[in-house]
Amino acid sequence: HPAVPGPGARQQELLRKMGTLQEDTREGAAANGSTKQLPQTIIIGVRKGGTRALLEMLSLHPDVAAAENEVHFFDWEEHYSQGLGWYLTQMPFSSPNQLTVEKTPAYFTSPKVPERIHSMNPAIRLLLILRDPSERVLSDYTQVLYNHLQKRKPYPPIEDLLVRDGRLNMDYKALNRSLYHAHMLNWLRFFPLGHIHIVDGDRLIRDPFPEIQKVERFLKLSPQINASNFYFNKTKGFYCLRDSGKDRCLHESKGRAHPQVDPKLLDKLHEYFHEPNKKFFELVGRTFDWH
Ligand SMILES: Nc1ncnc2c1ncn2[C@@H]1O[C@H](COP(=O)(O)OS(=O)(=O)O)[C@@H](OP(=O)(O)O)[C@H]1O
Repeated sequence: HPAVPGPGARQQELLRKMGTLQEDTREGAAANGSTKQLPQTIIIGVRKGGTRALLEMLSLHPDVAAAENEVHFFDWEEHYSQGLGWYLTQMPFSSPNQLTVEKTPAYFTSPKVPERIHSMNPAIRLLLILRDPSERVLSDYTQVLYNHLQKRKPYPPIEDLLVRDGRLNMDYKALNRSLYHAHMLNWLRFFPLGHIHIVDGDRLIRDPFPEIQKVERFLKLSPQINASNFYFNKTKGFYCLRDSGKDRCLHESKGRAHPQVDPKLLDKLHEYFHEPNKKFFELVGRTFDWH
């Protein structure tokens, strides 16, 4: 018998604690003997940081089982109120040696989430992928613009959202989501810095392999992902994945062109993030190559 209870035992204890353990625990078991596990790591954001790319790239590892969809367990009341038993049902089937991971980019900027994840598992390892805050705003805008276009609804040009009375419009939500230091403070109240690995999203775009290697090390996974798993696709303008001979790029909604913004407004944006970025670098003891 192992001296330390394995992940299965810990999971059952947790579910019992939450009063959500199903009568029949075999419910989550597949015919091949694999089961579902609560995630041992979560990609918490940031929205438009490259969370899908990170999840897909990490899934190249044979010891990683990833939830396909964004689960929104800790940030949506209608999900959270259903308890960890429900959360477990959203996880992929996995074998005991695999790490389960889910990504929900909204977690990073939702103030209630850190405490909730902590109460599930205070030892959990978190992944946070960040990108130049100004670029993230443009990407965020582009996402919402496309959502509107799809529904044939109008959406204002980015200048109209960014500027009000000749100044940056602080009420524009996309700006707030790029204030990384403010959100990071919420997480550091519950988790030590060492349990949150920050992936450089700009580097992940330019050269994904080294960033993924760092994630492998952080998660104590054996080094199994190779440089040959990535190739640059000129048509897409991004790296794509090569897995046992099969090539695959991310969905067309990933890697969109961003709007052309007046250079003066762009300068304003860079200036706006200058101080918050400095605070963030101090908070995490590391700098990033942001404007
Ligand atoms: N390899 C590869 N292929 C395509 N896209 C890539 C890749 N690596 C990172 N990215 C960047 O990921 C950005 C989308 O981020 P997310 O997946 O976190 O967006 S979301 O919050 O889930 O909507 C997406 O943002 P946009 O460029 O604005 O589309 C990409 O820049």
